[in-house]
Amino acid sequence: MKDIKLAGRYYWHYLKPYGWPFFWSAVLIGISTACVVIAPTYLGRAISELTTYVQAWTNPATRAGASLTTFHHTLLFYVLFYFGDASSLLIASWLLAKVTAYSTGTMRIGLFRKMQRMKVEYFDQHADGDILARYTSDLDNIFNALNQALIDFLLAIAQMIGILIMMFNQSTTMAWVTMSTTPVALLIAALVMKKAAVAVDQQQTDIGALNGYINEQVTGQKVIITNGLQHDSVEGFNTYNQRVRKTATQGQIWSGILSPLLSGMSLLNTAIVIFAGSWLALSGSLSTGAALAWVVVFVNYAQQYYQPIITLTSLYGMIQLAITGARRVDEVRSQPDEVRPVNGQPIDHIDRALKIDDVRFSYLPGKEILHGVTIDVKKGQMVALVGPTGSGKTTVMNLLNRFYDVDSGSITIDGTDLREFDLAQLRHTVGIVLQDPQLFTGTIADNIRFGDPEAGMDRVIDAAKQANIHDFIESLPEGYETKVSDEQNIFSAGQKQLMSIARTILTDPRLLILDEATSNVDTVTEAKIQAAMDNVIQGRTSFVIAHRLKTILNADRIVVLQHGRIIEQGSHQELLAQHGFYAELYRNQMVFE
Ligand SMILES: Nc1ncnc2c1ncn2[C@@H]1O[C@H](COP(=O)(O)OP(=O)(O)OP(=O)(O)O)[C@@H](O)[C@H]1O
Repeated sequence: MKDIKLAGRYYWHYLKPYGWPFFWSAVLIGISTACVVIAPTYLGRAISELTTYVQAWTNPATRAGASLTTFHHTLLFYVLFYFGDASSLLIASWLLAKVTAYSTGTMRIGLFRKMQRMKVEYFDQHADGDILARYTSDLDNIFNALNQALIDFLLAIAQMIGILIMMFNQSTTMAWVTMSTTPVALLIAALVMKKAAVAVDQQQTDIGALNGYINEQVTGQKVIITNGLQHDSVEGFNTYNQRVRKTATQGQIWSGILSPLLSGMSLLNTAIVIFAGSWLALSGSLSTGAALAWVVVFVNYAQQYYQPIITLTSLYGMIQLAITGARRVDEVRSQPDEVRPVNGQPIDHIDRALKIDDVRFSYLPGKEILHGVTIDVKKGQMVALVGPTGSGKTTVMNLLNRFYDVDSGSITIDGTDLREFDLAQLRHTVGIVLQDPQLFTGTIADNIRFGDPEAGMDRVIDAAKQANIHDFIESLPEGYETKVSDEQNIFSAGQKQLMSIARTILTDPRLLILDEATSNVDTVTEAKIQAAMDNVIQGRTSFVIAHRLKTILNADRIVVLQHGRIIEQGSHQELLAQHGFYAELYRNQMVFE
């Protein structure tokens, strides 16, 4: 029920701008329904007229006066009503198709825009495949339901109202007889639909999990091949796939079983109407023609009466998917946006210092990761963060860029809390070279000027030169215009890393964060990256996370983190002299290098 309410609010939000097309569709659906429910009365009249004609014609005394004109007119009206039904339905369908196309278009762009405003936390806590499914299969389910089910749904409701009016108008007794099997039908529908709802919901969750698995396996394909785990990968896929197959089958069985069950109920209902109608008509004072017409009309109504119920229940699977889809999409839509200060203070440089003061932070409530970290960095200094895996190095970086905000303590630049700065300007002031560089579809030049699309070629080339990647780019047949795309993975990890350094250099950030930028590359590339990093660090305040200590020997300060606490800090020489954790780590690394 909560889901239905939520879906109602969701669809209302997106469909309410289309009030007029809806109004006209409703009018046309009303006309179409009126035509459908009135038409049987004309069929009844035609039969009555025909019977009167046959009776008059078979009697020699009245044969001369027998005429088929009224019968023909009645039949003509009957046909016109069905024409009215078809044409108004056609225009309503066209209007609703437009509403569907526009409203789902708005949903897609709304969801995409939302992604750009959301906290990084959401992406950290959800599998990529699951997020992707909300943009693909969930939105597709919503589109399909709006496209196919909306008109049928509205039509079924209108038909039901129309038929009830017509039946009660014709004969209250026969109307009740026609409706007599309804409670049983509704009970069957409710039981089956409850089962189907559970199965459909489970099916969506299982599809999300399958997508997550596929995404993980595609991204990690090389690791799988290297470890010879292809067989296990397929086994794992099979498990997820089997689950989807099982729940999809259950969902389809439960959703599909309803229509035949209700069709059976409809036949039973028709038989009851014929029996009761004939008995009532023949035991009354009606003429044979009128009695026959009455039965024919109600047999027609009995079939029409069940049609909306069958339609609504056959749409149930689709509607259920759309309700689940709306819930899942709305979950993303209602995520809190990043907190941006109103009238944030401008920032484009660092005058004096950056101070991390007694910072405590937890990703999840009750599980503190940083326990009172304090680091003071003067303008232009380079600070290196080292420490065992999971000690909190990346977490410190996440706070500097406001991917997350501190629980307590503060991070300030020249005495102003990061949370008070204009967020866009802050992000522009802080440049990050991530561990796993990401290139986007476009040319190499586009990728380098990613942070400043207006930058001219001279700035692009200058940044590439500083990043030691210019010569490589020039050696490519298409140089800076070489296409980069997901399908065309033609660059090495080191080349990607250098391009991403060039991208950072181009935006000229005042505070630089380099996250393990030298992992996974050969020694020649490592030297190039090191030189590029030295270039980019020049004149900038910088934080460097490096597992290879020889890349940070020149750091002004090395901060050693362990379990979210600073255990040592100082220059390389000072730390060696302390003979502590760092000195041990350094000695161990020197043995291997
Ligand atoms: N998004 C997250 N949600 C919950 N916990 C997280 C999240 N990211 C990191 N952690 C936890 O925070 C702790 C510190 O992680 P962090 O990535 O900062 O370590 P690190 O020192 O950078 O490690 P590494 O050298 O392996 O990159 C770890 O225990 C990790 O499990």
